[in-house]
Parts: sequence; C-alpha cells; structure tokens
Amino acid sequence: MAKKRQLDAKRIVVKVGTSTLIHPNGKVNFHAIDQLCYVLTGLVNDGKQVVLVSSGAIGVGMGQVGLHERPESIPAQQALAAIGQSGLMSVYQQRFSLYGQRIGQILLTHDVLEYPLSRQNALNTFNSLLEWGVIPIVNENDTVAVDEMDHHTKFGDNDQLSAIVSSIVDADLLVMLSDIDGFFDKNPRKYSDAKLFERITKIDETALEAAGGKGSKFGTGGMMTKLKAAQRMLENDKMMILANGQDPAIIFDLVKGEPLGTLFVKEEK
Ligand SMILES: Nc1ncnc2c1ncn2[C@@H]1O[C@H](COP(=O)(O)OP(=O)(O)O)[C@@H](O)[C@H]1O
Ligand SMILES: N[C@@H](CCC(=O)OP(=O)(O)O)C(=O)O
Repeated sequence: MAKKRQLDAKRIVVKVGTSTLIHPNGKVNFHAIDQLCYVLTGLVNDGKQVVLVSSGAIGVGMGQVGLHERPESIPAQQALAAIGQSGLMSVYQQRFSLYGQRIGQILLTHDVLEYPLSRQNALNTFNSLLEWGVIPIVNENDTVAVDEMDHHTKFGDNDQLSAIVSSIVDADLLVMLSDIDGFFDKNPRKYSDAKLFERITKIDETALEAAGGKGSKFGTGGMMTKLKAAQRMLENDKMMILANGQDPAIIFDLVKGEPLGTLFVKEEK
C-alpha cells in the first residue's frame, strides 16, 4: 500500500544537504550534482512535478572566499550564503541545461506558512513553474532569516523548510537525502550496533530520544530537524523518506517504492 503511494506520488519535494553537495575538503561535488540533475530531470520527463530544496550556499561561499572553517558569526554565514547562492545556482543552471531542464530560484523563510497572503503568493509561483515543467530550486532566504529574533524562523534549517514547502505545494512525498542511510535507534556514528528503522509511523518519545532529543543518552547530530520535518509530513498524512544522498540516483529506486532508507508514513487503517 505504501509502495503504491510512493509510485503514485505526483508532486515530489527532494531536499539535499550540504554534505551531499560539497566534499569534506570544501570543493563542490560535481558528480553528485550531475547525478541529482540527471535524476530529477528523469522524474520530470516521467510526468512528475519536482521541487528541489537545496542547501549549499554557505558551503559554496566558503569555497569562493577560501575559508576552511564555517564561521560562528551568523552575519558572516549570511554573507557567505549571499556569495555562495549565486555560485550554487550557476552550477545547477549549467548542469540542468545539459539535460534540457529549466529551473527557477525561490528563496523563502520559515514563516511563509503563517501569512496566508505570502503562502498564496508562494503557491501561485510554484504552481506556474510546476505546470511549465520547471524545477523550482528553493533555499532559505538567509539574509532575512535569523536565529531567535522576533521572526519565528530558525537560521539554517532546510530540513523543516522542505516540509513547509511540501505543505505549501501539497506534495505527496518528501525525499530527504542526508549523509546517513536513514534513521537509526541511536546514532550509528557513535554506536556500531545501531539499527535502521525501515518504517516510522509516528514521532513519539522513543523516536525523539533516538534522534538526540531531550533526555537522550545518545545526543548529537542533525536528526532532530529531520524528525520535525517528518512530523509535519505525517500531520498532513504525507510521506517522507530519509535516505543516503551519496549517490543521488537512489531517488529513482525510492520513488519506485524500493525499501531503502527510512519511510515515515502514517499507519494504514
Ligand atoms: N538516530 C540517528 N540516526 C541517524 N543519524 C543520527 C541519529 N542521531 C544522530 N544522527 C546524526 O545525524 C547526522 C545527519 O544529520 P546532518 O549532519 O544534519 O545531515 P545533513 O547535512 O544531511 O542535513 C548523521 O550523520 C548522524 O551523525
Ligand atoms: N541555507 C544554508 C544552510 C541550510 C541548511 O539547513 O543546511 P544543511 O544542514 O546542510 O541542509 C545554505 O544554503 O548553506
């Protein structure tokens, strides 16, 4: 049943993190970006409507100014994002054009959902692009999104942004690519006996603890924002798959319903 829902998914949001797009040495991972552009174009050519939520602006910006460490200062990160975003888009432009695929850039903040007019305006833009067969490429508008200000936004969280985008466009499926094979019962980078969850039907205390949440024995990592994204998807009765983005061609298998990564889906009645 869930497999059929994956196969039938018409609107798909794909989120890629910096770890998929940038090598640990700070260089752009052209192979991964090429694969990503090839696969997403393949999906569009197969009749799907695809939105890409892509991080990487700060990473590309660091490469452009020759920084090896991400600065702690938020304004410095914002400046790097401003530098890197255009570089990132120019790589996408170049690589997607190899496959004849058109793209558009959308920069959003997390609070777009809270303002009906902003939400509607965003939806209108997405709808036009998707109807024209264009892939919208979304990133957070890092210039205006700042941590813990009177905005309800949190800087640098494209995981939740991808769930917000999924909700705006009413996507059936969110494919979240990360640097890990899925969601485990504890952090596999610390515990070699960690076990992969193949399916999660609700985000409960056990899941939050495994992700390094409050009171966790296992701590660390960016799993919490991924679980929050999954929670949003489940609340809207939509699916999310968390899988390893090392080889973005995995997306072909994921949309076919192959049992890879962790599938977040509401329990079937
Ligand atoms: N229960 C868990 N299952 C899987 N990964 C976990 C878990 N708890 C913590 N992590 C950590 O979360 C990391 C993935 O999050 P993050 O580094 O933010 O990835 P990305 O750059 O793809 O957004 C993993 O590499 C791992 O170190
Ligand atoms: N918007 C910023 C980072 C956002 C973010 O969530 O990064 P990541 O954890 O790599 O998905 C950028 O493009 O660099």
